[in-house]
Amino acid sequence: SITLKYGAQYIGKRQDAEMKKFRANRLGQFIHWGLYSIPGGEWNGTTYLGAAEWLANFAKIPNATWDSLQYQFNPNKFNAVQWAKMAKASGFKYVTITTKHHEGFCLWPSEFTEFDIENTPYKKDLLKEFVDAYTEAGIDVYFYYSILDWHHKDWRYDIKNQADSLAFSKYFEFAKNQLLELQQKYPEVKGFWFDGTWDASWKKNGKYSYDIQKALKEVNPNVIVNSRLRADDFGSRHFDSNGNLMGDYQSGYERYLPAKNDTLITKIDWEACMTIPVNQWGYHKDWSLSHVKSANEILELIVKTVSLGGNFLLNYGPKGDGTFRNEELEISNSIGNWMSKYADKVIYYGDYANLKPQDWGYYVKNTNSGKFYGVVFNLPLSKLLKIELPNGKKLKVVNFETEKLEYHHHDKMGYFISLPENTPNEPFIFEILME
Ligand SMILES: Cc1ccc([C@@H]2N[C@@H](C)[C@@H](O)[C@H]2O)cc1
Repeated sequence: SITLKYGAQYIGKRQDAEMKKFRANRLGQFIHWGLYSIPGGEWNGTTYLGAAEWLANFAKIPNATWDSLQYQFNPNKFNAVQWAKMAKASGFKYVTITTKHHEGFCLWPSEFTEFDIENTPYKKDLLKEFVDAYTEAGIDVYFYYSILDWHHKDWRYDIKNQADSLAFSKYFEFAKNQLLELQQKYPEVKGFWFDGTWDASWKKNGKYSYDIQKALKEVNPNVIVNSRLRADDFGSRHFDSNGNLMGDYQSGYERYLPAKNDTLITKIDWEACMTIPVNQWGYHKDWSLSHVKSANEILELIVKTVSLGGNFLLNYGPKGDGTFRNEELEISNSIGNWMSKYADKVIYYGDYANLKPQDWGYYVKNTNSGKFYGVVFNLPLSKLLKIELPNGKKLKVVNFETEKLEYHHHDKMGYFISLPENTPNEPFIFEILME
């Protein structure tokens, strides 16, 4: 391996209580909320198809025009306790909220900028209301923070000369001050989800990303930081030039998942983040413009992620007034119903079972109970669920609800479990006992 000054700060999976809690949580709510939530993807009568939180970029809106949205931000229908109640009922164990997205607008009263909630008609510390309500509901809080900042005068996309270097060092100080301010004002925060770290300026400054992780850990030794923050001495991101994961979990899976048979990913902590439409993080007025995932599609993505030992962050884009759109309310309700029946067995403490993947669905090992489960999404017309066990393992019992399922063995092909007479018309689970 090569000597790095700004590579991985440790090797292997963390086993402290905070990281174990993050891992056991498995299911989180992502919230994208900012000035972009006001126009909702439409500007001067034109609707833009791209992601609504990027509208300023797509519509080529000058900063001065875009930033004046600050004087319209007044979410008078925002009710943090209601948001937290809905999140809890949906089965979310943690939440990650955009404290500052690429637009640079801050949802908290920051000492380091005027472009924040204090200078809006809303005035109040919105982030504190949010943190208090979710913490009260028993949901762990994480902060999304964009390094890329379209508003800040010292932001640079690349470092071409000494002037760029000086300006960007000032931007780094600003970002570091804001992050330490967030930790100090909201000490309940469990970790930080960094984004906007793909530009040359950041990749050329591995020291900056290394220092931010170090500074946050000095304040809270078990703070959890995603790999997306980090670039090493040579600009390598997520994994350093020796192939070691930087940060505390891999956060490269955005709107897509690893393959079902990817065993490499099962060896590290990782989290996928996912939109309900194809590609809208902030509120967009018109979701008819793309496919919108159904509850069952989302449940399958969640279970597939857990079956590969990962966390899943499902995104919501509240409107400028602080309310959620109907599609999100309906998804929340459907997912919450399913989670109330099955999450304790196959989501929370769920992990990779190390069993040969099958077409009917996914295996999950519950690291709390030690039990193994199958989660069925694709009912086989054969009415048989195939299970192949590693050499030396034999199938003992298959429990489905209160009954034991029949099965027969084929010495080469493994086991064939007969489906129960009346299978639920929703994704369902069965427990596998082996010897
Ligand atoms: C090309 C691209 C840039 C930024 C993003 C941001 N990452 C997501 C988590 C959202 O915040 C999106 O705006 C997505 C794609």
